[in-house]
Amino acid sequence: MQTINQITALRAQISDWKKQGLTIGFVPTMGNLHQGHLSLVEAAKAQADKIVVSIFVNPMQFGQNEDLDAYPRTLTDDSQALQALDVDLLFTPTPDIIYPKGLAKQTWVEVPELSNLYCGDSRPGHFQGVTTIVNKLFNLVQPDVACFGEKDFQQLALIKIMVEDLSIPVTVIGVPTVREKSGLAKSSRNGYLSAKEKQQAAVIYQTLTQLKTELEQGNKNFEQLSEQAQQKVKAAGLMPDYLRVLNRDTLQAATQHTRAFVIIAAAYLGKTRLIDNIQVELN
Ligand SMILES: Nc1ncnc2c1ncn2[C@@H]1O[C@H](COP(=O)(O)OP(=O)(O)OP(=O)(O)O)[C@@H](O)[C@H]1O
Ligand SMILES: CC(C)(CO)[C@@H](O)C(=O)[O-]
Ligand code: BAL
Repeated sequence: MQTINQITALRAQISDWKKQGLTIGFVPTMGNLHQGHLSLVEAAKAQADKIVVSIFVNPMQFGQNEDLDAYPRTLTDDSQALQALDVDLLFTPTPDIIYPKGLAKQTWVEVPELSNLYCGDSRPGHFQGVTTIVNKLFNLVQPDVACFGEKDFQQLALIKIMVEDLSIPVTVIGVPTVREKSGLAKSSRNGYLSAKEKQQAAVIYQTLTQLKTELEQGNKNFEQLSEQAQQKVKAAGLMPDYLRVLNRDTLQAATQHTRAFVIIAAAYLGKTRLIDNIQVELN
């Protein structure tokens, strides 16, 4: 596996592969890799000849009071895990390589409406940071296929819209969420939690699972279901941020006619913000 942190060297390798007619699969990450990330790499390997993974803790997608400095950076372990999976290229740029003029002078990409809902409402500017960096990384890596986790369901939806609207020649693949035995979605931010808190945090997925059963049984009182679910999350000692029953394909509020749902949730456990979601399809 080559590790590259300069744009010129990255472009040279990509161009070489393109000349040979090889396809490129890409997995963008912020590092501190866990089984969820590795499942994205496996999905990419099934689709492309050469695999590129990026590790970049993107300052543009963090709010001023968020955990940019505390975010776990574990490059040595990450590199070993990727090597074991036969990844071809690890791209590890620094912020000054990506944003040489600083963030203030950066051009940005935005998917307007959906960027400011749900997670975007709680984290102003976050999704502008995500779509901008993903666009830039796509321009650098020029992947045929790129894999993203369904855990970040709104992010995945935004990237699909951006790719379609801007005619970016990449196929975006969503990969199912990898979970702990308790049901807790694997996430780098779980590292901020004690063992006891991880057990507590499993309430998010338990609640989503119960809500899924209610929808499958025909309960369409979405507001009430959402309120009850947030009370359960609260009773377990978390502070719910939002819990919404949405149309899976539009990410707008579900209606009485919706057949395919996604229930998305975010909650704080202490200072740690956790997100999860579950899909429900009615026959
Ligand atoms: N449990 C998971 N299962 C599948 N994919 C995941 C999982 N967790 C993260 N991913 C995906 O990995 C990619 C990189 O995500 P990122 O590096 O932010 O990891 P993370 O664990 O989600 O971190 P964070 O704690 O910041 O949310 C994203 O496409 C994300 O959706
Ligand atoms: C897609 C991403 C790597 C962009 O920084 C990030 O938002 C993430 O890790 O999900
Ligand atoms: N996995 C989403 C990246 C973030 O929370 O900034």
